[in-house]
Parts: sequence; structure tokens; C-alpha cells
Amino acid sequence: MANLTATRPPQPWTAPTATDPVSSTVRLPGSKSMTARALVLSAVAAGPSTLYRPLRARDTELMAGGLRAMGAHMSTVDDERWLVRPRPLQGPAHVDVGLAGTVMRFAPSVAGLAEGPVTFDGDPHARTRPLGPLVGALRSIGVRIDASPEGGLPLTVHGTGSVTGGEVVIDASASSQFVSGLLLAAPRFDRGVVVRHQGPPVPSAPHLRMTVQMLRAAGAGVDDTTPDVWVVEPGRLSGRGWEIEPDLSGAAPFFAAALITGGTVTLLGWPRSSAQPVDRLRALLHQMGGEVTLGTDGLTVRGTGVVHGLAADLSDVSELTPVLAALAAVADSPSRLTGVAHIRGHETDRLAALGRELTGLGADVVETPDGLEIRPRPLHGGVFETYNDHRMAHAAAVIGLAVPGVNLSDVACTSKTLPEFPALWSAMVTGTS
Ligand SMILES: O=C(O)C1=C[C@@H](OP(=O)(O)O)[C@@H](O)[C@H](O)C1
Ligand SMILES: C=C(OP(=O)(O)O)C(=O)O
Repeated sequence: MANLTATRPPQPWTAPTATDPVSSTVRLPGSKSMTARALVLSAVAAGPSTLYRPLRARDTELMAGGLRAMGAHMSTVDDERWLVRPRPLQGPAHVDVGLAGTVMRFAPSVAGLAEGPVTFDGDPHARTRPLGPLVGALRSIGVRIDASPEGGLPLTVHGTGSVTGGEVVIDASASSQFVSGLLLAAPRFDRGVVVRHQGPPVPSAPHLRMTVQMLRAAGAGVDDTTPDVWVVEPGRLSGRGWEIEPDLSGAAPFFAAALITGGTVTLLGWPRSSAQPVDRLRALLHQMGGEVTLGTDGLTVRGTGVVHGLAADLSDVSELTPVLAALAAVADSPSRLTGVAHIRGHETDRLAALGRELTGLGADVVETPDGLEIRPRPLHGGVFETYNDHRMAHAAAVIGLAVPGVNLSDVACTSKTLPEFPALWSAMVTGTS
């Protein structure tokens, strides 16, 4: 079982250094984003559902736990299939969101459908993550919420068993999850929902497409033809089987290992057609000197022995920023990563954290308002603070392949999305995977 406690002791870890090009075939667990969506859609559906090969990690166990607290029946003992039987949603209940954006943004609208109060809180840093626009939007469609003055955690949703729904205007520039959180339970709202975004661009477009695609797969009527407007019709959602794809963002550090060591990594079980932005990842890795191919055995990344710098707007794939920044720090030319101001509101302020920690290893990094400029210089070992952020740990592990003595302050934070990370990583480096 993944570690669900916020106060687990830190687990320092020295990243293994690769003496040879890696040559590895990895089977990774399911996508965090697909698992979270499948759990929510299953909890508000009219019949039972099964998730095949879901992600078992802190974020998804917390999501299952939160929905279970509200009354949904969740059987998550079998790693290969989780069974969800919807039941009447009710409070009083408490949802621990941990540090999971998906839980803190997707579960409140489900709580609006529950009868009774549902309280939400999480790790200390979760209280600083943006939530106010979603709270305001839910209030405007009839959900009563007590929240901190900024509209963040801790909060209480006073569910009445139904949500009016209808037109809502929101500034979702801080997180696409605000929009997904409004859409996923909306078929159960009396009037469905019409979400209009007003403000700077919404990041993470592929995650919004995933939300729309999975809603439709569950039988919802969704119109997303007008930019920045999403319409979900009221109606019944059917229970179904959800095939969860391997997590592409979780695979990114393993693919980066192929680039940085000039080796080869194959991710098994990759589907022919995916809800995740594989073409974008392929293009980014190609720009940095890698080759990505989709074969019958899976998705393979081959390093060519060089890592090039990268100039890219990462707004649609911002989860990849830490790993790409790590590659940029060892590249043969400077990099400019832009379009990711909002990742200051992720598990930590990722721009500040990457700036500080890469500089600590000797890189020349300038933090800009919406990204990073990275000029490679010879790096050295040192302590790398991970700030409870799984993707900071991934970044440090990637650099550690090429630089001896990269000491992570804590590697257990990888349990947020991939508890097996240290073991899988070490197996890849020692050639036992
Ligand atoms: O909906 C989702 O599953 C996610 C959306 C994105 O959030 P932001 O739009 O806040 O970046 C992404 O970064 C996060 O890891 C997962
Ligand atoms: C930003 C991330 O997570 P969350 O869902 O907590 O926002 C992430 O996994 O990179």
C-alpha cells in the first residue's frame, strides 16, 4: 500500500550513476490522470465499473479513499483491477487530499452531490495550492462551501444531494484541473454545466482533452468545439471497464535516462492510440537528440549519445518541466523553457526549486516569470532538496546518472505517483530490468 501519511520520515537517497548506456524494458503502472478520472466517473455513474491496471500510488489511493468516505464502494485490493460500485453519496465525511491536485480539484463537486457536510484538507503545502477560482465557480452554481478567506483548504462542502449547475465563468489559468473538476461530475448536475474560461490561457490542454474523452466514453454529452468553453449535458453515466494506459509523465525520467546515457528504454504496454500527449513528448525528445519509436513491444526511446538544448513552450506538458530541465542542464547548448508560470503552484514552486537546486549542482540557471533559462556548465555532486515533489526527485535522479554524488534529501516523495521509483530506477541502472 502506498504511504498515505503526510508526516513520513524523509528517505535520503544517492542517485545511482550509470557506468554504461542503459538498456532497459520497463513496465510502469497506470496513468495518474486516467486513474483519477476513472475513479470519479465510476463513483458518479449509474452502474458498477472496473479499472484495469490502475495506478496504485498515494494520489490515487487518496482519491479512492475520499470517494469511499463519501459512500462509493471501492474494492482496491487487486493491483490489476479495481472495482467501483456507486452508492448514494453522503456526509459527514472527510477527504484527505494529501498533496494531490486531482483530489483537491476533482472531489469537491462530487461532495456537492453528497447529502451532508464533507470536509477537505491535506498536507501543509496543499493549503497554498490554488483552489479559490474553483470554489468561487462551484458556489456560483449552487454549491455551499465554507473555505479559508482565499478560498483554499481547509474547506467544507455542504452537500444537499444535488447541484443546480448551469453557466459558470472561471479563470482557469492557474490550473486546468479547475475545469476538469467542474466537468467530471457535471452530468449529475440538474442543468449540467457550461464552463467559460476568461483570463490568460488555460495550461495542460491534453488533460482537458482527456477529461472530455473519458466523459464521452462514460456516455456524457460534451461539446468542446468553442475554444475556452465546455458544455456537459445532464444525463446518466454508465459504469464500464476502464483500460488505464501506462503513465507517460512517469515514464519521462526513464526515457531521459536513455538520452543522457546514450542507451535504450522501452515502455511496455503502450497503446496504439493514447489519451496522453505522446506525440508532443516524441517531438521534445527528438529535439533534444533522442529517437522515439512505437513498436509492437511498446514505446522505445533511443539516445544518440548527444543531448541538445531545447527552446520550447511547455504549457501543454508542464509536468515534464523538471525532467526536461535536468536534461537541459547536461546538454551541449543552452535551453529556454517557457509557458509554465503556473507550475509555481504545483507540488512546490517548481521554477524556484529547479533554479535553486540545479544551481546548487553547478548549472547556470535563470528563473524567468514563466520558465527557466539553462546554460550547461560542468556539474558536481551535492545535496538536492526534493520539496516533497516527486518530479523534483525524478530530475535529480536523471542528473545523478551522469554526475556522481547527487544526494536527494528524500526519495520517498516519489510515492505520490510511483512508489516503485527507487527500485525500478536502480534496476534500470544496474541492468537488471
Ligand atoms: O488533470 C490532471 O490530471 C492534471 C492536469 C495538470 O494540472 P495543471 O493544469 O494544474 O498543470 C497536470 O500538471 C497534473 O499533473 C495532472
Ligand atoms: C502537477 C502534478 O500533480 P497534481 O495532480 O498534484 O497537480 C504532477 O504530477 O506533476
